[in-house]
Amino acid sequence: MQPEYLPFPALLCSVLSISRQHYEVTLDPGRALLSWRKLRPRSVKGRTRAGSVTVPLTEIVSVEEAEIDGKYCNSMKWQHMCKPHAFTVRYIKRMKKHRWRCGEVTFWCSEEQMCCHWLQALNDALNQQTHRPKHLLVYINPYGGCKKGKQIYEKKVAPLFSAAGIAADVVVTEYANHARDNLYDVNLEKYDGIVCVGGDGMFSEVLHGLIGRVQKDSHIDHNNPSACLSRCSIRIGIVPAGSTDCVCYATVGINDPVTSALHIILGDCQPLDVCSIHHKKNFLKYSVSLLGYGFYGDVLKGSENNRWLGPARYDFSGFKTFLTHHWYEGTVSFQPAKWVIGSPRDNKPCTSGCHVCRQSSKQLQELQKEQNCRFEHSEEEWTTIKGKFMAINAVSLSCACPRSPKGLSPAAHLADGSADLILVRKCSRLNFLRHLIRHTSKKDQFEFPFVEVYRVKNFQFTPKHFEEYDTESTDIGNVSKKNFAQICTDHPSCVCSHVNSSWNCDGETLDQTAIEMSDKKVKRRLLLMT
Ligand SMILES: Nc1ncnc2c1ncn2[C@@H]1O[C@H](COP(=O)(O)OP(=O)(O)OP(=O)(O)O)[C@@H](O)[C@H]1O
Ligand SMILES: CCCCCCCCCCCCC/C=C/[C@@H](O)[C@H](CO)NC(=O)CCCCC
Ligand SMILES: [Ca+2]
Repeated sequence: MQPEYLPFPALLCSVLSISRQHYEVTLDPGRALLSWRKLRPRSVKGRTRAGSVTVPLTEIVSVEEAEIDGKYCNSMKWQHMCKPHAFTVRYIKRMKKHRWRCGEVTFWCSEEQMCCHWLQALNDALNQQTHRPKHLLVYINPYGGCKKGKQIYEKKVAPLFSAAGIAADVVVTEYANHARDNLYDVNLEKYDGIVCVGGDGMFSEVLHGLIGRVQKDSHIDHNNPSACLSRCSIRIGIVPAGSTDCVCYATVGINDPVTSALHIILGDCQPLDVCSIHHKKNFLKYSVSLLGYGFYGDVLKGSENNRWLGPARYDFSGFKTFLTHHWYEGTVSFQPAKWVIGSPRDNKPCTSGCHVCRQSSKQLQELQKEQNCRFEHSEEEWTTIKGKFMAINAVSLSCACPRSPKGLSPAAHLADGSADLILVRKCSRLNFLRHLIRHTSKKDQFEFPFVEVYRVKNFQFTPKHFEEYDTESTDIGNVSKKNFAQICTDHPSCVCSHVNSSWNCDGETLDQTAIEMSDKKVKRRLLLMT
């Protein structure tokens, strides 16, 4: 029976078989849908229409001619035909809690010509998905998380990439910063995207390599805090294989390698805020998730020498840090992000295609055009807060992760050009514990008198000790800042409880404590938040 079709883009409708059952299969290019529904035998009257499956063409992973094995042919009584014809479609199956799986269905055709027609029509539809990557550069960190990066990639991701016709050049890193350094030499034009198989630290490495390379190529000095960084067009994909994986979790909604691989195959994309951190005009680091001083800085510091514990190192260190209950004195000053239309407590989490991000970015661009790059050091009001803090956290995204499904700042936006600054002032152990536990429940973790949160464009922090002994302003010469911190610790007579914490920047410790952070650019990435 000839397929019934109308002038191209043809609506294609045929009766095909799926494991011995007849189905009416329809390809509707106009609505960009592929659907199939079981045909009930005539005799069964009045039954409700059998379940039918509908897949958007944008969610078809691959289409290929099906291999036909001998035994199947015999069992299918195809003898009266020269050769059966079938094609297999792989597509996205959405499961619970943002998890995706790759569904697969094989359609059997009665004639070869019909099979070729379907293959042609479906491949034409796939070829129109022009934003899908074809050639990827993959960095695998065999060392992060549970040290299963390689197995995760080989068993769960590579088969999907090859099914989708994606060529991947794989680099298994041999030392820390191998991926970052490699990105300065590699020929980026060859690739549609870079994939990092690892945790947040691995993503941070690739991010630094890519941004550093692009600024070097465009002769921009990232030491200049107000430099407008040039945009990176290439996208970064994450296959989660780390301990926190908060960048992946906060964008995709889950830290599952197959889900992330499928998002990468579809070419989904999510812009992302990146903050730069400087110390007196010297560039230190970029940050996309958490820049934390105090509690999270100490948790990270305490976890570094327990890497053999894998992800549990953070829980062990978190418990120890909680018991020590240190607080730190210093001065925080910041400029509010005036262009944003959201606020950290509006309970409007960032979602795919987020309206708040889009609107805020538009208003940010208008503001920047108005003030044409004076924007960076516009002297509009700085708010200054001196005090004793348990934690100072600046987050560019929610920092949702398996430990805290809603994150440090649940309503932080991925691409609104701002960061949420959370100040947790000195409080009792019990109150601090209540605040922490709120991160794992639905209750509002900001609902405490000792917690303040602001949506900022930038901020600065100076620990108490550096205010008094700042080498520039005193005649003590070149004694390094660290020594004064040391002097303080060595002399028990000193009143401050503990000198300084360290900054946790996306899971790596910064060696400076007095810093300036500013929200820089919106970067493109290969992953979509669901
Ligand atoms: N081959 C390697 N050997 C040693 N260290 C490496 C290697 N490759 C990468 N690294 C470093 O390991 C650090 C940790 O990796 P990663 O962040 O992926 O895992 P993690 O810290 O367990 O996860 P998370 O950051 O999500 O908590 C990164 O800072 C990275 O620079
Ligand atoms: C008694 C119950 C208390 C429950 C407390 C739950 C609070 C969890 C908040 C989790 C915040 C994660 C912020 C993510 C930061 C990442 O860039 C960084 C690198 O991956 N991870 C850590 O620093 C690891 C940080 C780990 C902190 C525990
Ligand atoms: Ca942000």
